[in-house]
Amino acid sequence: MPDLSRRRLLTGAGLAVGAGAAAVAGAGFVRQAQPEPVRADSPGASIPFHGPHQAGIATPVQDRLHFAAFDLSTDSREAVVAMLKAWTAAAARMTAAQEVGGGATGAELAPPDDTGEAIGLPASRLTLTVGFGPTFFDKLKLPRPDRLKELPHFPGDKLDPARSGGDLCVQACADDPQVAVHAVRNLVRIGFGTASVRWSQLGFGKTSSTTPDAQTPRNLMGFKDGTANIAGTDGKRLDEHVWVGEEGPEWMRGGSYLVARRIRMHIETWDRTSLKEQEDIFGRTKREGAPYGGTREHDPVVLAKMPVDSHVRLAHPDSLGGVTILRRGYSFTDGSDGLGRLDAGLFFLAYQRDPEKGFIPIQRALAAKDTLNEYIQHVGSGVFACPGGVQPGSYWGAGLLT
Ligand SMILES: C=CC1=C(C)c2cc3[nH]c(cc4nc(cc5[nH]c(cc1n2)c(C)c5CCC(=O)O)C(CCC(=O)O)=C4C)c(C)c3C=C
Ligand SMILES: [Fe+2]
Repeated sequence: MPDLSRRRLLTGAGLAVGAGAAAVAGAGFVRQAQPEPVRADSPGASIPFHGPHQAGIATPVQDRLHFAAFDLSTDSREAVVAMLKAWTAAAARMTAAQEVGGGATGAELAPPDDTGEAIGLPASRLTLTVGFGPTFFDKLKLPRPDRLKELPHFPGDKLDPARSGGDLCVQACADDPQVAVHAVRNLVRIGFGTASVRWSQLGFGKTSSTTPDAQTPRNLMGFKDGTANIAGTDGKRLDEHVWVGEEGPEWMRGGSYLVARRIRMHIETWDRTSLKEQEDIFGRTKREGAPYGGTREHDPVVLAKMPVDSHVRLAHPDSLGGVTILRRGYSFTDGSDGLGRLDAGLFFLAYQRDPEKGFIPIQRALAAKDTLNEYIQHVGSGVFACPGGVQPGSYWGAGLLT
Protein backbone atom coordinates (compact mmCIF):
# COMPACT_ATOMS: atom_id res chain seq x y z
CA MET A 1 0.00 0.00 0.00
CA PRO A 2 1.45 3.43 -0.84
CA ASP A 3 2.55 5.58 2.08
CA LEU A 4 -0.08 8.24 1.50
CA SER A 5 -2.90 5.72 1.78
CA ARG A 6 -1.50 4.30 4.98
CA ARG A 7 -1.14 7.72 6.56
CA ARG A 8 -4.69 8.65 5.61
CA LEU A 9 -5.93 5.35 6.97
CA LEU A 10 -4.22 5.94 10.28
CA THR A 11 -5.72 9.39 10.91
CA GLY A 12 -9.40 9.33 11.84
CA ALA A 13 -10.52 12.32 9.76
CA GLY A 14 -8.34 11.29 6.83
CA LEU A 15 -9.80 7.84 6.83
CA ALA A 16 -13.31 9.07 7.14
CA VAL A 17 -13.63 11.87 4.64
CA GLY A 18 -10.91 10.51 2.35
CA ALA A 19 -12.61 7.15 1.93
CA GLY A 20 -15.98 8.60 1.03
CA ALA A 21 -14.68 11.32 -1.22
CA ALA A 22 -12.63 8.78 -3.13
CA ALA A 23 -15.64 6.57 -3.56
CA VAL A 24 -17.73 9.47 -4.90
CA ALA A 25 -15.04 10.32 -7.38
CA GLY A 26 -14.70 6.64 -8.23
CA ALA A 27 -10.97 6.73 -7.43
CA GLY A 28 -10.89 4.38 -4.42
CA PHE A 29 -7.29 5.16 -3.41
CA VAL A 30 -7.86 4.49 0.26
CA ARG A 31 -8.66 0.88 -0.33
CA GLN A 32 -6.95 -1.29 -2.90
CA ALA A 33 -10.06 -2.86 -4.33
CA GLN A 34 -13.77 -2.36 -3.98
CA PRO A 35 -14.88 -5.37 -1.92
CA GLU A 36 -17.82 -7.46 -2.99
CA PRO A 37 -20.87 -6.89 -0.79
CA VAL A 38 -20.76 -9.50 1.92
CA ARG A 39 -24.11 -8.83 3.55
CA ALA A 40 -27.26 -10.54 2.43
CA ASP A 41 -29.36 -8.36 0.16
CA SER A 42 -32.70 -10.11 -0.01
CA PRO A 43 -35.16 -8.96 -2.71
CA GLY A 44 -37.44 -6.17 -1.65
CA ALA A 45 -35.43 -5.40 1.46
CA SER A 46 -33.58 -2.43 0.06
CA ILE A 47 -35.02 0.98 -0.85
CA PRO A 48 -33.20 2.80 -3.67
CA PHE A 49 -30.98 5.58 -2.33
CA HIS A 50 -30.91 7.64 -5.56
CA GLY A 51 -33.95 9.31 -7.10
CA PRO A 52 -35.88 12.57 -7.49
CA HIS A 53 -36.69 12.70 -3.75
CA GLN A 54 -34.72 11.56 -0.73
CA ALA A 55 -35.92 8.19 0.53
CA GLY A 56 -37.35 8.24 4.05
CA ILE A 57 -40.03 10.86 3.42
CA ALA A 58 -42.80 9.37 1.27
CA THR A 59 -41.38 5.83 1.15
CA PRO A 60 -43.09 3.22 3.38
CA VAL A 61 -42.41 3.84 7.07
CA GLN A 62 -40.07 1.28 8.66
CA ASP A 63 -40.33 -0.01 12.24
CA ARG A 64 -37.34 1.75 13.80
CA LEU A 65 -35.70 5.15 13.90
CA HIS A 66 -32.33 6.59 14.84
CA PHE A 67 -32.41 10.35 14.43
CA ALA A 68 -29.31 12.48 15.00
CA ALA A 69 -28.83 16.24 14.93
CA PHE A 70 -25.26 17.48 14.38
CA ASP A 71 -23.34 20.67 14.99
CA LEU A 72 -20.59 21.68 12.60
CA SER A 73 -17.19 22.04 14.19
CA THR A 74 -15.88 24.07 11.28
CA ASP A 75 -16.93 26.97 9.10
CA SER A 76 -14.97 25.59 6.14
CA ARG A 77 -17.26 24.80 3.20
CA GLU A 78 -14.57 22.55 1.74
CA ALA A 79 -14.51 20.38 4.84
CA VAL A 80 -18.30 20.16 4.87
CA VAL A 81 -18.41 19.23 1.18
CA ALA A 82 -15.82 16.50 1.78
CA MET A 83 -17.91 15.15 4.66
CA LEU A 84 -21.16 15.23 2.67
CA LYS A 85 -19.46 13.40 -0.20
CA ALA A 86 -18.16 10.78 2.18
CA TRP A 87 -21.57 10.51 3.90
CA THR A 88 -23.32 10.08 0.55
CA ALA A 89 -20.94 7.33 -0.57
CA ALA A 90 -21.36 5.51 2.74
CA ALA A 91 -25.15 5.96 2.70
CA ALA A 92 -25.46 4.57 -0.83
CA ARG A 93 -23.56 1.49 0.30
CA MET A 94 -25.30 0.97 3.65
CA THR A 95 -28.80 1.30 2.17
CA ALA A 96 -27.80 -1.46 -0.28
CA ALA A 97 -26.61 -3.69 2.59
CA GLN A 98 -22.96 -3.11 1.73
CA GLU A 99 -20.18 -2.29 4.13
CA VAL A 100 -18.78 1.22 4.32
CA GLY A 101 -15.60 2.01 2.36
CA GLY A 102 -13.09 -0.83 2.46
CA GLY A 103 -15.34 -2.86 4.73
CA ALA A 104 -15.30 -4.12 8.29
CA THR A 105 -12.28 -6.36 7.80
CA GLY A 106 -10.03 -4.43 5.42
CA ALA A 107 -6.40 -3.58 6.12
CA GLU A 108 -5.12 -5.42 9.20
CA LEU A 109 -3.06 -2.56 10.64
CA ALA A 110 -5.74 0.12 10.52
CA PRO A 111 -9.14 0.54 12.13
CA PRO A 112 -11.69 -0.90 9.70
CA ASP A 113 -13.74 1.55 7.60
CA ASP A 114 -16.97 -0.13 8.73
CA THR A 115 -17.73 -0.79 12.41
CA GLY A 116 -19.05 -4.25 11.54
CA GLU A 117 -22.21 -4.77 13.58
CA ALA A 118 -24.35 -4.96 10.43
CA ILE A 119 -22.31 -7.73 8.79
CA GLY A 120 -24.74 -10.37 7.57
CA LEU A 121 -27.85 -8.27 8.15
CA PRO A 122 -30.13 -7.48 5.22
CA ALA A 123 -30.72 -3.88 4.11
CA SER A 124 -33.87 -3.86 6.28
CA ARG A 125 -35.34 -1.09 4.09
CA LEU A 126 -32.78 1.33 5.54
CA THR A 127 -33.31 4.91 4.44
CA LEU A 128 -31.05 7.84 5.29
CA THR A 129 -32.44 11.34 4.94
CA VAL A 130 -30.39 14.48 5.44
CA GLY A 131 -31.53 17.99 6.37
CA PHE A 132 -29.85 21.35 6.98
CA GLY A 133 -30.91 23.54 9.92
CA PRO A 134 -31.06 27.37 9.83
CA THR A 135 -27.68 27.64 11.58
CA PHE A 136 -25.99 25.56 8.85
CA PHE A 137 -26.53 28.45 6.43
CA ASP A 138 -25.42 31.06 8.94
CA LYS A 139 -22.20 29.21 9.82
CA LEU A 140 -21.24 28.56 6.20
CA LYS A 141 -22.43 31.97 4.98
CA LEU A 142 -24.84 30.41 2.50
CA PRO A 143 -28.18 31.92 1.48
CA ARG A 144 -30.94 30.43 3.60
CA PRO A 145 -34.12 29.39 1.78
CA ASP A 146 -36.92 31.88 2.65
CA ARG A 147 -39.02 29.11 4.13
CA LEU A 148 -36.42 27.86 6.57
CA LYS A 149 -36.94 29.90 9.73
CA GLU A 150 -36.52 29.05 13.38
CA LEU A 151 -39.86 27.87 14.72
CA PRO A 152 -41.77 30.32 16.92
CA HIS A 153 -42.36 29.65 20.60
CA PHE A 154 -45.69 27.91 21.21
CA PRO A 155 -47.61 28.15 24.50
CA GLY A 156 -46.74 25.18 26.70
CA ASP A 157 -43.36 24.51 25.06
CA LYS A 158 -40.67 23.45 27.52
CA LEU A 159 -37.84 22.93 25.06
CA ASP A 160 -34.53 21.61 26.28
CA PRO A 161 -31.72 23.30 24.28
CA ALA A 162 -29.69 20.08 24.62
CA ARG A 163 -32.40 18.26 22.66
CA SER A 164 -33.14 21.01 20.15
CA GLY A 165 -31.66 22.64 17.06
CA GLY A 166 -28.69 21.37 15.11
CA ASP A 167 -26.86 22.46 11.96
CA LEU A 168 -27.65 19.19 10.17
CA CYS A 169 -29.73 16.13 10.79
CA VAL A 170 -29.78 12.52 9.66
CA GLN A 171 -32.96 10.49 9.91
CA ALA A 172 -32.15 6.77 9.72
CA CYS A 173 -35.14 4.45 9.46
CA ALA A 174 -34.95 0.66 9.15
CA ASP A 175 -36.86 -2.44 10.11
CA ASP A 176 -33.94 -3.59 12.25
CA PRO A 177 -32.71 -1.19 14.99
CA GLN A 178 -29.15 -2.50 14.62
CA VAL A 179 -29.12 -1.44 10.97
CA ALA A 180 -30.37 2.08 11.78
CA VAL A 181 -27.91 2.50 14.65
CA HIS A 182 -25.03 1.14 12.58
CA ALA A 183 -25.82 3.67 9.86
CA VAL A 184 -25.80 6.69 12.16
CA ARG A 185 -22.74 5.44 14.05
CA ASN A 186 -20.76 5.11 10.83
CA LEU A 187 -21.82 8.55 9.59
CA VAL A 188 -20.83 10.05 12.94
CA ARG A 189 -17.45 8.36 12.62
CA ILE A 190 -16.93 9.64 9.10
CA GLY A 191 -17.88 13.16 10.19
CA PHE A 192 -15.33 13.21 13.03
CA GLY A 193 -13.58 16.59 13.02
CA THR A 194 -16.23 18.22 10.83
CA ALA A 195 -19.51 17.62 12.66
CA SER A 196 -20.44 16.12 16.02
CA VAL A 197 -23.70 14.85 17.43
CA ARG A 198 -25.65 17.53 19.30
CA TRP A 199 -28.57 15.28 20.27
CA SER A 200 -30.15 12.08 19.07
CA GLN A 201 -33.31 10.06 19.47
CA LEU A 202 -34.08 6.38 19.08
CA GLY A 203 -37.63 5.48 18.13
CA PHE A 204 -39.68 2.32 17.84
CA GLY A 205 -43.23 1.51 16.82
CA LYS A 206 -43.86 3.96 13.99
CA THR A 207 -46.84 6.19 14.81
CA SER A 208 -47.79 7.03 11.25
CA SER A 209 -47.95 5.23 8.01
CA THR A 210 -47.63 6.27 4.38
CA THR A 211 -49.30 3.01 3.28
CA PRO A 212 -53.02 3.35 4.07
CA ASP A 213 -53.78 -0.26 3.07
CA ALA A 214 -51.58 -1.55 5.88
CA GLN A 215 -52.81 -1.78 9.47
CA THR A 216 -52.55 1.65 11.12
CA PRO A 217 -49.98 1.61 13.94
CA ARG A 218 -50.82 2.72 17.50
CA ASN A 219 -49.05 5.30 19.63
CA LEU A 220 -48.23 4.86 23.34
CA MET A 221 -51.65 6.26 24.27
CA GLY A 222 -53.11 3.19 22.58
CA PHE A 223 -54.77 5.06 19.70
CA LYS A 224 -54.36 4.35 16.02
CA ASP A 225 -52.10 7.10 14.69
CA GLY A 226 -51.67 7.99 11.04
CA THR A 227 -55.17 7.17 9.79
CA ALA A 228 -55.56 10.44 7.90
CA ASN A 229 -51.94 10.72 6.78
CA ILE A 230 -50.92 11.41 3.17
CA ALA A 231 -50.30 8.16 1.29
CA GLY A 232 -46.81 7.76 -0.15
CA THR A 233 -48.40 6.90 -3.48
CA ASP A 234 -50.62 10.00 -3.64
CA GLY A 235 -48.43 12.05 -6.00
CA LYS A 236 -50.95 14.86 -6.26
CA ARG A 237 -51.16 15.51 -2.50
CA LEU A 238 -47.41 15.05 -2.10
CA ASP A 239 -46.77 17.66 -4.81
CA GLU A 240 -49.30 19.99 -3.24
CA HIS A 241 -48.24 19.71 0.40
CA VAL A 242 -44.85 17.99 0.77
CA TRP A 243 -42.43 18.50 -2.13
CA VAL A 244 -40.88 21.92 -2.67
CA GLY A 245 -41.62 23.14 -6.19
CA GLU A 246 -40.64 26.10 -8.35
CA GLU A 247 -41.04 28.46 -5.39
CA GLY A 248 -37.87 27.09 -3.78
CA PRO A 249 -34.19 27.36 -4.68
CA GLU A 250 -33.22 24.75 -7.27
CA TRP A 251 -31.42 22.49 -4.78
CA MET A 252 -34.60 22.27 -2.65
CA ARG A 253 -36.90 21.24 -5.50
CA GLY A 254 -38.23 17.77 -4.81
CA GLY A 255 -37.09 18.24 -1.23
CA SER A 256 -39.12 19.05 1.86
CA TYR A 257 -38.97 20.83 5.22
CA LEU A 258 -38.79 18.63 8.27
CA VAL A 259 -40.10 19.60 11.70
CA ALA A 260 -39.00 17.30 14.53
CA ARG A 261 -40.56 17.56 18.00
CA ARG A 262 -39.80 15.40 21.02
CA ILE A 263 -43.18 15.24 22.76
CA ARG A 264 -43.23 13.73 26.22
CA MET A 265 -46.42 11.96 27.27
CA HIS A 266 -47.57 11.95 30.89
CA ILE A 267 -48.33 8.28 30.55
CA GLU A 268 -49.19 7.65 34.21
CA THR A 269 -51.85 10.39 34.22
CA TRP A 270 -53.19 9.21 30.87
CA ASP A 271 -53.53 5.67 32.19
CA ARG A 272 -55.77 6.95 35.01
CA THR A 273 -58.10 8.70 32.56
CA SER A 274 -61.47 7.18 31.62
CA LEU A 275 -61.93 5.70 28.18
CA LYS A 276 -64.66 8.26 27.44
CA GLU A 277 -62.32 11.16 28.18
CA GLN A 278 -59.50 9.56 26.17
CA GLU A 279 -61.79 9.17 23.16
CA ASP A 280 -63.20 12.70 23.56
CA ILE A 281 -59.65 14.05 23.48
CA PHE A 282 -59.00 12.64 20.02
CA GLY A 283 -62.58 12.59 18.67
CA ARG A 284 -62.00 9.00 17.60
CA THR A 285 -62.73 5.65 19.24
CA LYS A 286 -59.85 3.78 20.81
CA ARG A 287 -60.25 0.21 19.52
CA GLU A 288 -61.45 0.90 15.97
CA GLY A 289 -60.08 4.42 15.46
CA ALA A 290 -63.43 5.49 14.00
CA PRO A 291 -64.21 9.20 13.92
CA TYR A 292 -67.08 10.30 16.14
CA GLY A 293 -70.26 9.89 14.11
CA GLY A 294 -68.78 6.93 12.17
CA THR A 295 -68.21 3.26 12.93
CA ARG A 296 -65.10 2.32 10.89
CA GLU A 297 -61.60 3.78 10.95
CA HIS A 298 -61.70 5.23 7.46
CA ASP A 299 -65.26 6.61 7.65
CA PRO A 300 -65.40 10.28 6.69
CA VAL A 301 -64.62 12.74 9.46
CA VAL A 302 -67.60 14.91 10.42
CA LEU A 303 -66.04 17.69 12.43
CA ALA A 304 -69.34 18.82 13.97
CA LYS A 305 -69.65 15.42 15.70
CA MET A 306 -66.31 15.85 17.50
CA PRO A 307 -65.75 17.91 20.67
CA VAL A 308 -64.65 21.43 19.67
CA ASP A 309 -61.34 21.10 21.50
CA SER A 310 -60.56 17.57 20.31
CA HIS A 311 -57.19 16.89 18.72
CA VAL A 312 -58.44 15.64 15.36
CA ARG A 313 -61.01 18.42 14.96
CA LEU A 314 -58.38 21.09 15.63
CA ALA A 315 -55.72 19.51 13.41
CA HIS A 316 -58.03 18.59 10.52
CA PRO A 317 -57.40 20.48 7.24
CA ASP A 318 -61.05 21.65 7.15
CA SER A 319 -60.50 23.55 10.42
CA LEU A 320 -57.36 25.22 9.07
CA GLY A 321 -58.08 26.25 5.50
CA GLY A 322 -56.63 23.06 3.98
CA VAL A 323 -53.33 22.90 5.89
CA THR A 324 -51.84 19.38 5.49
CA ILE A 325 -48.58 17.71 6.56
CA LEU A 326 -46.99 14.29 6.10
CA ARG A 327 -46.48 12.68 9.52
CA ARG A 328 -43.71 10.12 10.09
CA GLY A 329 -43.26 9.92 13.86
CA TYR A 330 -42.10 7.18 16.24
CA SER A 331 -42.74 6.25 19.86
CA PHE A 332 -39.88 6.50 22.30
CA THR A 333 -39.14 5.36 25.86
CA ASP A 334 -35.89 6.59 27.35
CA GLY A 335 -36.02 4.99 30.81
CA SER A 336 -37.55 6.93 33.67
CA ASP A 337 -37.06 10.47 34.88
CA GLY A 338 -35.79 9.96 38.43
CA LEU A 339 -39.27 10.54 39.88
CA GLY A 340 -40.45 7.12 38.79
CA ARG A 341 -42.23 8.44 35.72
CA LEU A 342 -41.54 6.93 32.33
CA ASP A 343 -39.69 9.28 29.97
CA ALA A 344 -41.85 8.24 27.05
CA GLY A 345 -43.76 9.86 24.24
CA LEU A 346 -43.92 10.61 20.57
CA PHE A 347 -40.99 11.74 18.47
CA PHE A 348 -43.09 13.68 16.01
CA LEU A 349 -41.64 14.09 12.50
CA ALA A 350 -43.56 16.07 9.90
CA TYR A 351 -42.63 16.90 6.31
CA GLN A 352 -44.10 19.80 4.41
CA ARG A 353 -43.53 22.19 1.55
CA ASP A 354 -43.57 25.20 3.86
CA PRO A 355 -43.65 25.07 7.68
CA GLU A 356 -45.68 28.34 7.72
CA LYS A 357 -48.40 26.50 5.83
CA GLY A 358 -47.94 23.19 7.62
CA PHE A 359 -46.70 22.50 11.12
CA ILE A 360 -46.86 26.09 12.42
CA PRO A 361 -50.60 26.81 11.95
CA ILE A 362 -51.54 23.33 13.15
CA GLN A 363 -49.38 23.61 16.26
CA ARG A 364 -50.71 27.13 16.96
CA ALA A 365 -54.24 25.72 16.99
CA LEU A 366 -53.26 22.69 19.07
CA ALA A 367 -51.18 24.67 21.58
CA ALA A 368 -54.09 27.07 22.14
CA LYS A 369 -56.91 24.61 22.65
CA ASP A 370 -56.10 20.90 22.38
CA THR A 371 -57.43 18.95 25.40
CA LEU A 372 -54.51 16.56 24.77
CA ASN A 373 -52.17 19.26 26.16
CA GLU A 374 -52.95 18.15 29.72
CA TYR A 375 -51.17 14.89 28.92
CA ILE A 376 -48.23 15.97 26.75
CA GLN A 377 -45.37 18.47 26.66
CA HIS A 378 -43.09 19.46 23.77
CA VAL A 379 -39.53 19.13 25.12
CA GLY A 380 -37.33 19.12 22.00
CA SER A 381 -37.50 20.73 18.59
CA GLY A 382 -35.72 21.11 15.27
CA VAL A 383 -36.43 22.36 11.77
CA PHE A 384 -34.42 21.29 8.71
CA ALA A 385 -34.40 21.84 4.95
CA CYS A 386 -34.10 18.41 3.33
CA PRO A 387 -32.82 18.85 -0.23
CA GLY A 388 -34.20 17.00 -3.24
CA GLY A 389 -33.00 13.50 -4.11
CA VAL A 390 -29.42 12.56 -4.91
CA GLN A 391 -28.43 11.49 -8.43
CA PRO A 392 -25.76 8.81 -8.94
CA GLY A 393 -22.30 10.40 -8.86
CA SER A 394 -23.55 13.41 -6.90
CA TYR A 395 -23.80 14.04 -3.16
CA TRP A 396 -26.18 15.38 -0.49
CA GLY A 397 -26.47 19.15 -0.83
CA ALA A 398 -24.41 19.33 -4.07
CA GLY A 399 -26.71 21.95 -5.62
CA LEU A 400 -26.34 24.15 -2.56
CA LEU A 401 -22.63 23.80 -1.97
CA THR A 402 -21.12 23.60 -5.44
C1 LIG B 1 -48.65 20.03 14.81
C2 LIG B 1 -49.03 18.87 14.41
C3 LIG B 1 -49.36 17.72 15.30
C4 LIG B 1 -48.82 17.36 16.51
C5 LIG B 1 -47.71 18.03 17.26
C6 LIG B 1 -49.49 16.17 16.93
C7 LIG B 1 -49.24 15.47 18.10
C8 LIG B 1 -49.86 14.28 18.49
N1 LIG B 1 -50.81 13.58 17.81
C9 LIG B 1 -51.19 12.47 18.50
C10 LIG B 1 -52.17 11.52 18.13
C11 LIG B 1 -53.02 11.59 17.03
N2 LIG B 1 -53.01 12.54 16.05
C12 LIG B 1 -54.01 12.28 15.15
C13 LIG B 1 -54.30 13.02 14.03
C14 LIG B 1 -53.60 14.15 13.61
N3 LIG B 1 -52.61 14.83 14.26
C15 LIG B 1 -52.15 15.86 13.50
C16 LIG B 1 -51.16 16.77 13.81
C17 LIG B 1 -50.38 16.75 14.98
N4 LIG B 1 -50.40 15.85 15.98
C18 LIG B 1 -52.90 15.84 12.29
C19 LIG B 1 -52.70 16.79 11.13
C20 LIG B 1 -53.80 14.80 12.35
C21 LIG B 1 -54.81 14.39 11.28
C22 LIG B 1 -56.08 15.14 11.40
C23 LIG B 1 -57.05 14.71 10.31
O1 LIG B 1 -56.83 15.08 9.15
O2 LIG B 1 -58.00 14.00 10.61
C24 LIG B 1 -54.71 11.09 15.56
C25 LIG B 1 -55.90 10.46 14.87
C26 LIG B 1 -55.59 9.46 13.81
C27 LIG B 1 -54.87 10.02 12.62
O3 LIG B 1 -55.42 10.54 11.68
O4 LIG B 1 -53.64 9.92 12.63
C28 LIG B 1 -54.08 10.65 16.71
C29 LIG B 1 -54.42 9.43 17.54
C30 LIG B 1 -50.41 12.47 19.68
C31 LIG B 1 -50.50 11.39 20.73
C32 LIG B 1 -49.60 13.57 19.67
C33 LIG B 1 -48.60 14.04 20.66
C34 LIG B 1 -48.02 13.30 21.55
FE1 LIG C 1 -51.80 14.28 16.11
